[in-house]
Amino acid sequence: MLLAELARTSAEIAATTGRSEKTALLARLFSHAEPDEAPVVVTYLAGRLPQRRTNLGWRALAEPVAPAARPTLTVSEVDAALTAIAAVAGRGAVAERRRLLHRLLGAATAEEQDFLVRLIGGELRQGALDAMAVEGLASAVGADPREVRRAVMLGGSLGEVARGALAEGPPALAEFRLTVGRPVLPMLAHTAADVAEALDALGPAAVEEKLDGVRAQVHVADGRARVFTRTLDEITERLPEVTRLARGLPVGQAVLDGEVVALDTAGRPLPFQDIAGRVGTRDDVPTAHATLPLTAVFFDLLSVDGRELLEAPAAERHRELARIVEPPHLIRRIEVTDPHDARQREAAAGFAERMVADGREGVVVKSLDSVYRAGRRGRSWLKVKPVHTLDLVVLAAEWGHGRRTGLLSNLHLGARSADGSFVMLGKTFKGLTDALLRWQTERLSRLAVAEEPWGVRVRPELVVEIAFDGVQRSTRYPAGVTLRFARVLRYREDKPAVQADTVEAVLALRR
Ligand SMILES: Nc1ncnc2c1ncn2[C@@H]1O[C@H](COP(=O)(O)OP(=O)(O)OP(=O)(O)O)[C@@H](O)[C@H]1O
Repeated sequence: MLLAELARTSAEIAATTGRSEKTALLARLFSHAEPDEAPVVVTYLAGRLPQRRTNLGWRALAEPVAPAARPTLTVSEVDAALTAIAAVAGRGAVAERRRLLHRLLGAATAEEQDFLVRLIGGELRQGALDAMAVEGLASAVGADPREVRRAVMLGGSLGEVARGALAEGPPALAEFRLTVGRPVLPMLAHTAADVAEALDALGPAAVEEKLDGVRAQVHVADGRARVFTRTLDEITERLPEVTRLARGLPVGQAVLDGEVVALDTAGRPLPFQDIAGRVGTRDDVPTAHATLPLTAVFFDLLSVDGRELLEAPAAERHRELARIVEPPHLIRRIEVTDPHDARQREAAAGFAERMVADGREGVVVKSLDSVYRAGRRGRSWLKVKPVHTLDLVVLAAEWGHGRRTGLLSNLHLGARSADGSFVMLGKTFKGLTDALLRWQTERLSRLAVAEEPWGVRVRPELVVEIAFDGVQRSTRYPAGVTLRFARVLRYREDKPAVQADTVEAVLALRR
């Protein structure tokens, strides 16, 4: 497929408001794509790059290059060029990347250049496109959208599902099953104010300790174990203790869901900061305890010895899990079989309090009869935490003063809005350790898209977890609110910007 067709369709989608028109445009695009191009087409449509990072700075992107007169570039050629650029390293890398970029841009028409610069610069992100892309693909191959959705959930990516469906038609969709060794997106949770509210919403439920570690999906088969993060990155090599534990489980094959944590000798979880460096998926977040032993605590079981459990009720999945995993590797929980029973409610609230007093982040309340919704933020898991936090995206950073001269310090924080853009909510330089300041300076410099007298504007990619005391009205910021006493807790390298908290979520916290 020519890049020109993709660029044009992308612009048409952005200019159209109707959902069915957008879906029709996507269907047309898919029907023209070669199966092997589909993963790249899907990624570009969402405004992302398969290479994730090209290390091209805004300077190189801003330089004018003479355009080609006619479109000849194919999507595959662009992908190969960006792979080559991302692989450049060592001395003279900046100049070499620039040379390769200019060669690519020189082969593009003016319209394609505009698309490429915005794609590489991270300005093309379009929110909420995934659901429409699923429908567009379904219509292009003549399949039921629900079948496509199920395949994406189990196959892990729309791109791979599109490749299969375009090559072989709808029968390819049925081949996406939960397979050991192929991770699925984890189920996510909503928030409830307290345990009572969660029980009222869910009915019969389990109240589980909420550990503050790193989500891990562990696949075991034939005496081997592999570990994946919530973004499906493989981190097996980093966690020999977890793979040893998983290999020792009394099963031939299993897929387990849990949290990787560090426990002290009394079995209490250590703070997240202590383990981040061991499991950080991309750049390592600085940590003082890089050699801390880690372990996994499991809370769900997705399949065991060839039996898929995704559709089984939570209570049954837990029963099966408890058969193969023992404390301290089994999540601590209590069940509330009758949420109207005052004694049970009290026991649940008491359990949550004890867990927090004992160093847990809070609890997760889970409906006992819910299925496992891979990749969904289901209403059947509700997290209850005593401290409010938001995951926001860094939009810009200001140069520090005094001791912080030369370091990027004050962060401009944005929440996600429905159209995929980010709305600034305020700034903070609180809570940043020296190590984090150095780390963020390095990282944000690489994400810079524009230099300002006061600092840099960056590609909205880095997610940071912010604690705050409340949401208050403010005429200074576009959403009309700002955060009181915002402070940085940690960077969330495991969380992509599309999963950051939304403006609506922030507005809902306003009193
Ligand atoms: N018992 C548990 N059940 C489910 N998740 C748990 C449990 N204990 C800890 N977790 C962790 O809590 C996470 C969900 O709550 P958290 O507030 O950390 O959300 P988040 O990671 O900021 O955002 P998201 O809601 O997108 O996951 C899970 O992804 C998992 O890593």
